[in-house]
Amino acid sequence: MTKIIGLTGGIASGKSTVSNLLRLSGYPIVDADQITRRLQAAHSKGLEQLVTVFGEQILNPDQTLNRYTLGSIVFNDQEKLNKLNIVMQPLIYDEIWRQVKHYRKQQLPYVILDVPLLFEANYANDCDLIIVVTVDRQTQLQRLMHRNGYSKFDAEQRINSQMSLAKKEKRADIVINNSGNRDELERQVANLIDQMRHHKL
Ligand SMILES: CC(C)(COP(=O)(O)OP(=O)(O)OC[C@H]1O[C@@H](n2cnc3c(N)ncnc32)[C@H](O)[C@@H]1O)[C@@H](O)C(=O)NCCC(=O)NCCS
Ligand SMILES: Nc1ncnc2c1ncn2[C@@H]1O[C@H](COP(=O)(O)OP(=O)(O)OP(=O)(O)O)[C@@H](O)[C@H]1O
Repeated sequence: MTKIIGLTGGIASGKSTVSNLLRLSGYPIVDADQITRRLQAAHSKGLEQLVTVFGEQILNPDQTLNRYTLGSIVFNDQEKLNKLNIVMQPLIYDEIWRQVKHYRKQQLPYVILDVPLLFEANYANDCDLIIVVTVDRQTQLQRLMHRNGYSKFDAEQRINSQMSLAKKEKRADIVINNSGNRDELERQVANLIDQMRHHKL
């Protein structure tokens, strides 16, 4: 039976870095951020629904989604964030489980769900094991500002709109601490992969 491993964390905590390492070792990843981007592609039904809710202000001149603008609208207004979730979550949910089904059919030992909102959007109960990638707040802030070119205000707004990492850690089976350098992260992931290879998870 295919075991479902949930991989989550906070914004810029290092989920994608961890999932890329797992992918490189051959494990199948269901990537919610990638799925979301596909569902919001230019002229898609998802994007059309978002424009109906938030207006044309969320579009770039070439009709693609302006992610920064939409983020700025929803990440300081819970009501607007709820509206975004009402449009996107059902679409994301269907595609995530379609992909899981596909991997289950192949009878692979593990499938990894890389889902930022694993707890908030109720995927946790369907996981056999949950990994949370955590990071101290200062490092998270610095990495987010650096990666996205955000001001401190933009970065804090986005971090503060999420469930706290402390709360997520409490619900984890395994915590990967990514406050250190890349080597330290890779060592923790190598240890995880070793356990998966020996079917210890
Ligand atoms: C608002 C959007 C356009 C901002 O895009 P942007 O490129 O700036 O950020 P990106 O998508 O890379 O997300 C960065 C991080 O923000 C956090 N985040 C994203 N969506 C949400 C949300 N609905 N609620 C809380 N946090 C969120 C996650 O930690 C995520 O990893 C985008 O995040 C979006 O469309 N979100 C809704 C879809 C969703 O819920 N995605 C999460 C997958 S379960
Ligand atoms: N140990 C580390 N040392 C230095 N930089 C790191 C480390 N781990 C990750 N990073 C960098 O921090 C940033 C955030 O990492 P990553 O994109 O993997 O996070 P994420 O949790 O997937 O973020 P998001 O949820 O916002 O998509 C990236 O620019 C990444 O290259």
